[in-house]
Amino acid sequence: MINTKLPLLDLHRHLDGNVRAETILELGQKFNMPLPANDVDGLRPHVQVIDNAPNLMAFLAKLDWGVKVLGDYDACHRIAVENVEDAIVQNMDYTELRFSPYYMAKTHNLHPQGVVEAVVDGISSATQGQDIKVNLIGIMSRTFGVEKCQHELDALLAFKESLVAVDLAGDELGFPGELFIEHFKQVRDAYLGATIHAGEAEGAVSIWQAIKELGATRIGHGVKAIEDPQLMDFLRDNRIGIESCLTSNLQTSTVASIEAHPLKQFLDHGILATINTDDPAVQGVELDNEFAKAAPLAGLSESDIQKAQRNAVEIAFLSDADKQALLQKYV
Ligand SMILES: O=c1[nH]cnc2c1ncn2[C@@H]1O[C@H](CO)[C@@H](O)[C@H]1O
Ligand SMILES: [Zn+2]
Repeated sequence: MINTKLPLLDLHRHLDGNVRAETILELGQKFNMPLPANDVDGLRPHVQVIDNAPNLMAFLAKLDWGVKVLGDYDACHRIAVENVEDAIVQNMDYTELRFSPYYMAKTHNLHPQGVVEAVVDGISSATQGQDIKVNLIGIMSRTFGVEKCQHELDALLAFKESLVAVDLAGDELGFPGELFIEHFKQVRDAYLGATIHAGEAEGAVSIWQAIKELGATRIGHGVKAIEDPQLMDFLRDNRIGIESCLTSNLQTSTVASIEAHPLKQFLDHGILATINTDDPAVQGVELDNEFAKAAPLAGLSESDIQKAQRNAVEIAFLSDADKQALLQKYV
């Protein structure tokens, strides 16, 4: 269960993996796009994981309709606003929403920079006067290759003041981290944080590479760290954060069952591991489910869950003053 005496954070949450089925339907109609179904129930199996996917790429295909219907910048603005609404419903104190502007721009030939602007604007208007803090992480979608990622990064860096970090997501096996060393040099030169999807489809070697060559201080998923005892020590000793996403890892067949997930071992080892969603609408589960159902199934006790909540504050891309302010809300 969520410990309500501690702040609630979701540090790994894809804004463009959290487009409501109702919104996909409405936007599809607005932009005259032929959708696979004309009602929410019919659409759901096309935009939500019903049976676990055989692998990461099959899972990721379920995100496609959510971005295909983004016919203009207003649509991008709308899904940003709805993401904040969803986070508020979950009673989050703080969340980091991540998004890939090129992935969102691609179908309708929008300008990725215009997409970033619309998302930044949507977040800032939706958080106005609300008891939630939201920061943005820019994603380079590695699936589209090195050059597209450079263009995507250019669009993100044009709004670097509105971001806290840059991430690398998508096809980890097809586009290994070695291809993105130059990109992350630019990320560091812009004084942005780096969190990278690694050790999800690929093994522990990909986590080492993300830390040593790309400068990641946090790792998305990082499931495969469990296979490398030296890496486990390194993550602990260097305070590298792990953004665990329990249900997502089951749905991508990264783990055979929630019970087999290594999160409990990460926490026991002293690694700064945390509980997060990933792509809530696509997964059909929200943050409350991850705490109330998935975490206990993964073997976490109430005190493990508390530890995960504290770790989230610790590894958040926030200043020390902002972290203190979050904790002070509960004193
Ligand atoms: O679990 C995941 N692993 C790797 N990449 C992901 C995951 N979820 C979403 N994306 C990727 O993030 C971008 C959209 O934000 C897309 O590239 C999507 O494929
Ligand atoms: Zn992710």
